[in-house]
This record gives sequence, C-alpha cells and structure tokens, in this order.
Amino acid sequence: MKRKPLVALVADRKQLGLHPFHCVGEKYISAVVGGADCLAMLVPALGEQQDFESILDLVDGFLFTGSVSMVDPQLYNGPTLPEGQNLDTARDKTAMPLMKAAIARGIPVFAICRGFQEMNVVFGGSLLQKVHETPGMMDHREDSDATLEVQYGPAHPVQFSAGGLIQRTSGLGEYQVNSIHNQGVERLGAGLMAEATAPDGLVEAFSVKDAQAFALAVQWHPEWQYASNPLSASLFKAFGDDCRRYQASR
Ligand SMILES: N[C@@H](CCC(=O)NCCCC(=O)O)C(=O)O
Repeated sequence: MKRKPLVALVADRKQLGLHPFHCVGEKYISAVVGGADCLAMLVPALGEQQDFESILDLVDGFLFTGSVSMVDPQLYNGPTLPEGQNLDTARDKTAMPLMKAAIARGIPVFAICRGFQEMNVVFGGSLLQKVHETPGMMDHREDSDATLEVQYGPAHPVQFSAGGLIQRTSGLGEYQVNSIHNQGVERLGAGLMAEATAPDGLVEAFSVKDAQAFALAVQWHPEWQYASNPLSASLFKAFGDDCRRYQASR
C-alpha cells in the first residue's frame, strides 16, 4: 500500500524549566492526521543546522502553525516588539526559509495564525503589532480568562472573496471564525490575494497568486475541532488532497 503523504510541521523553540524544547501543538498534528489524512513529521526549529533541501525532498506538504510568539519585526522593518510580546527567532529562521522554498517548488502549504503572519512577511508584507490599539480596528484577542471552548469559539464573521480559494473550496460566502491574535496584516505582501476580511477590514486570509499548489494562509484557527466545523473540514481536506496530488506527481 502506498504510504500517505508526509506533512512537515515546524516546531516552536520553548524554554521548559532549565532546558529548551522544540514543540508543536497537538491540535495541529491531529488536524493533519485526521483532517488532511496525512502523516505528520515534526521539524525542529534548528534553522540552517539542518539541510533544508533534504527536508523539502522528503515531504509532500507543510503546515505552519500558530504560536504565542511573534515574528521578528526586523524581518519587516517594523518597530521593536511591545512590552509583553516575545520572539522565537529559531522558529523564524526555520519556518520562513522552508515556507519560501516550498512554495517555489510547488509543495502544498497551509499556514495558520503565526504561520499566516510569517507568510505575509515572506512575501514582503508587514504586520500591525497591536491590532487592538490601531484606530478603527476591532480587538482580535481572545479572553485569556475564558475556557478554551470560548477562546477558540466563534468570535467574528469573515467575508470570503468571490471566486477565491476558500469560497470555491467551501462554497461559503462568509463564516464565523475564532480569533486569537494580537498582530495582523498591515501591508499585504506582493503576489498575495486577499481571501477573507473581517468587519474592520483586516485581512484574515490570503492565497498565493499563481501558486503551483495549495498555498493558503488563515489568521484564525481551523485546526480547532476541525471535524465539527464545515469550513475547517473542507480546508484540511483540500490541503490533504493537494498533498496527495503532489506526492503522486513526484
Ligand atoms: N502570536 C501571534 C500569532 C497568534 C497565534 O498564533 N495564536 C495562537 C497561539 C496558541 C495556538 O497555537 O493555538 C499574535 O499574537 O498575533
């Protein structure tokens, strides 16, 4: 029996006690395995200590996950991070080069939340560091005192771009999505097409124009209880199907 497609998930580097660890949230792994019907491979955030070309040769897709850390503002000529926001430069130095190379090779890529912000920066875009302090913008943060069910539950509607990848894949025009982020798109990167917008005009999803493969980034969290969410299920199925197409084409 042919093996299932192999999807790489790049880890965060986190200090746990006295030692650094490389971590990926379980809900992302479960969505790759159950929602996309692929195998999951965790890639340590060791940057160029690893041979990126060998990783790219090995895998049939990438999922770039959310994280509490922020993309290094130096990567988009932004201001120093506000107090209370943290970097993960190891993640930046691993995820962003791999993302750029994967898209160039035509390897399917699905990016979520921090991964969405990484992709915008990879394509030359910039980020608002505190959307909630930007005039005219909503507060897109979660209530950190609420239960997970509430934090990752529906928070605001997003309007899908007519004829865009999300609208074509899901058949939906708009949907209520969750919202767990401080930062957001300031300037959309070159070559990216807005796929969804929030009521305050914030870009909440985009795809790569002229991409050879599935190349979608969303600011919300479709991995959360994906099986019971029609939009999420359709996106992970479409991602997994394109990983199968890519695998068969190799
Ligand atoms: N840190 C960025 C991106 C937000 C993000 O990815 N949140 C999810 C963290 C937890 C999880 O993986 O579900 C920002 O704050 O904008």
